[in-house]
Amino acid sequence: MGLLINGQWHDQWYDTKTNDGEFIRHESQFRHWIAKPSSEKNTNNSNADIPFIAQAGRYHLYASLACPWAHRTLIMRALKGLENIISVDIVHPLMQENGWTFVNDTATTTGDSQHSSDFLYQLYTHEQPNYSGRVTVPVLWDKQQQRIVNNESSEIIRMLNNAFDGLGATQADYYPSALRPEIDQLNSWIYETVNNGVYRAGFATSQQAYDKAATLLFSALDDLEERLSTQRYLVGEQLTEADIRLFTTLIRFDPVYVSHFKCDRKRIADYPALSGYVRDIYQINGIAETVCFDHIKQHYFTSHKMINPTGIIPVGPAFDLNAPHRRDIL
Ligand SMILES: N[C@@H](CCC(=O)N[C@@H](CS)C(=O)NCC(=O)O)C(=O)O
Repeated sequence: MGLLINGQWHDQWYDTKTNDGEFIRHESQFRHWIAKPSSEKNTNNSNADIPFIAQAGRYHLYASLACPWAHRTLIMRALKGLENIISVDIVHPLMQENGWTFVNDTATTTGDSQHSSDFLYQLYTHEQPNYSGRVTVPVLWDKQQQRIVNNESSEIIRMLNNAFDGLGATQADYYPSALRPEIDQLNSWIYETVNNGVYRAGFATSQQAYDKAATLLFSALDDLEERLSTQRYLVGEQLTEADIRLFTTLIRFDPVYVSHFKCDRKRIADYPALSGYVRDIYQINGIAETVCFDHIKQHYFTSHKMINPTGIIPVGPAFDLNAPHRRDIL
């Protein structure tokens, strides 16, 4: 675990001392946007002027099967049928002194097919030789210009949702205009309390910081349980990006966050609506293939030596994500 400072790699754990033991997530720094190709010919709006234009085969996703943020992008890629349009590499689940690596020693890792790099941070220094900051997945890479487009999952999924629609993507909209205000509101609340909330609990280094995060987290889960008891998805009957973003945290909750991040007031298994909701989404075509508990458990329990110095991976829990969810009656 580390970061780049002026382009140099430093093996360094998160600094929580300056924030009374609170973990504060850094903003992602590469925020370019892929535009849909313009269909208008002979106008000033020529595609040639647009730095990142949607094209089949031009973009590449660097992801981790362990990471909930990267997992969002893999789900969106699958739901939108972009497998032949956007290529993917999967980093090794162990993230230790060199950060994410391209060690390729199992059937579920790929190495770096684009540059044969050893470490993810090499892509960051390729883009910006004096980069300072965390080196995170996911990363959306432009193979044509050999540069990073974006390393913020919430924005990558928005691009995947519609930029490639004229290029063979599946016609489905997970961020429909009419639902945007509600989706945005849910996203920011769920990000604060749940998506980032589990990390704020798990990486806290003071009791006070942990208590604050855990209280907010379980209060949000209680509210979500109530909401999802009467409706199938977060904004009603239609799966949206808000569900994808919540799902990737919930599916990691019982196997990892309960013990590793001390989020143990309740398990998702103790919430009937939330556990049915997780099974419902897991059973959507294409999603189960994006879930890899082997990477998830290996990554958390062996990468965070501060939290789990022995690196021992717990055996459980046993659960059946293919059991009936019965949420279609809602
Ligand atoms: N806001 C980013 C967060 C990405 C992120 O923090 N990814 C984690 C993996 S779960 C990471 O790569 N962490 C490495 C680090 O913080 O050094 C996003 O949503 O894409």
